[in-house]
Amino acid sequence: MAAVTGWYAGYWDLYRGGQMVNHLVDLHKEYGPIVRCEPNHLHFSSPEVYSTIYNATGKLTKDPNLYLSFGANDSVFTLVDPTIARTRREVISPMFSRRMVLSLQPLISGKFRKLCGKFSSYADRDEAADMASGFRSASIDIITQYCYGECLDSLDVEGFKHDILLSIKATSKAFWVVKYFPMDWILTLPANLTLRLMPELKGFLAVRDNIEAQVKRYMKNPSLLEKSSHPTVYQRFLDPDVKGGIPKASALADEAQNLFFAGSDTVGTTLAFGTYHILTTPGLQEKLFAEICQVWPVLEEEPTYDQLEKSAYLTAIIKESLRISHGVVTPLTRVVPASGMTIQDQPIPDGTVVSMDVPTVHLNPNIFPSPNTFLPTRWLDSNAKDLDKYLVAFSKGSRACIGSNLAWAEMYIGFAGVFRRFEMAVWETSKEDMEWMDCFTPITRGDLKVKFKVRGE
Ligand code: HEM
Repeated sequence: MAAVTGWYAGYWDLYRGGQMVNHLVDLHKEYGPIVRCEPNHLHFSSPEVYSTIYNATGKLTKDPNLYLSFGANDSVFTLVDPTIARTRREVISPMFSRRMVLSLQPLISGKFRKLCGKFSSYADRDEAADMASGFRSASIDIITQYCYGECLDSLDVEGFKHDILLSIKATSKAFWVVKYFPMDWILTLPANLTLRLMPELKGFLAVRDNIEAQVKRYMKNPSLLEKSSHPTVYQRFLDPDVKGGIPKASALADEAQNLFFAGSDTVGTTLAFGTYHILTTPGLQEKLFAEICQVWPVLEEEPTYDQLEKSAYLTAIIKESLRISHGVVTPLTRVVPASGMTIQDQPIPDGTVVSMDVPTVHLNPNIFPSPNTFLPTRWLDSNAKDLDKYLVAFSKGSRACIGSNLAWAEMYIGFAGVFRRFEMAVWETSKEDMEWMDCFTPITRGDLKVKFKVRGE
């Protein structure tokens, strides 16, 4: 059936709520390591294939059917043409180098300290906080301050419920709708009709309006950008000597929109899944606290990011959190080039769409035994080095995540800050609440609620 019509996958995604990626597991069990999941789309399940599809040669291009559905086609993330994408990527990638991220430590630590201050007040009131929204607020405040020089200050909003964060969540939940009815097409409808058909897009339209107004302001008056203490994304793109020429206003808005989404949800989700597993696996919280105290013995003397990186156990916790939360769960579709290619000894004709999804690799029991168990020590075993190539949360190759250095820094500083300061317990959150749906990133069915007790020295 899947070979005949794309609506087979549509049924699992639209009607069953982002479940095609999970259904693929059953299809592979029945039909083997190569499955035709849509008429022109082959999905692979052998982890060795991952680096054939996602690699530095950039021969396979991003699939327009997926990437043009986000309604922001002119950005590093969505550009399908590899040459144009590379030029655009080169403009902003220096902003996300390790050196740049090291210099960002005060900004990152400051936002996570502020988040911990908010958690302290929850502790005082003996109330549970929505932990994932708290982490997302810290991440979006970091990305907006750093990339645009204008912090969203979402940490100041009661309950971590900033309108824009709520919009991002609502829009993500509409992901499978925009996958089948691309956003560009939806946006050609009159706004009131769009909102009547899909009220969850209200927030998205508000985010977009907000960003377009910001871009207009900066393009009209670039001197406004000089206020920032570091070069922002806009400064890099509006530099008269920028490679590839200054992008159009709509392209700047597309870049901003995608960085908003890419830079907040992903980090917040990984920290939240990790926290849930640490708190629900006996002994892990105390072990992590003891390990963090080794590099951070005196509470008032926060360690630097590179000191935190020396904690092998904290590193293992982060890797395991990335493994169990996957980063992005949708199969990232790529198009086979004109020359065709061979994958798993099978000749694949040009124009065929091919993909793998991250959970297929991260939950492979031959690579990660007991794959559904949160087991940070697997990253400390003698063969752990061999596992690194199977940690693909940031994808691989020329279109891998541009923000991974920033994400690692946020995860070290975020986990260390929270687990050093608080003893925590999951509150009224079931295993079912933590089940995820494919919304490009994994969005849980319920919220992760946590209660806090402030630790003494
Ligand atoms: C734990 C955190 C993160 C995870 C797991 C993650 C994961 C990923 C993955 C899997 C991709 C490839 C997507 C694809 O091929 O379609 C990607 C691309 C991208 N990410 Fe991230 N990401 C994270 C954080 C960030 C941050 C903080 C930023 C902000 C700067 C960012 C910006 C981007 C951009 C711009 C791309 C597009 C790159 C391209 O297509 O050339 N990500 N990310």
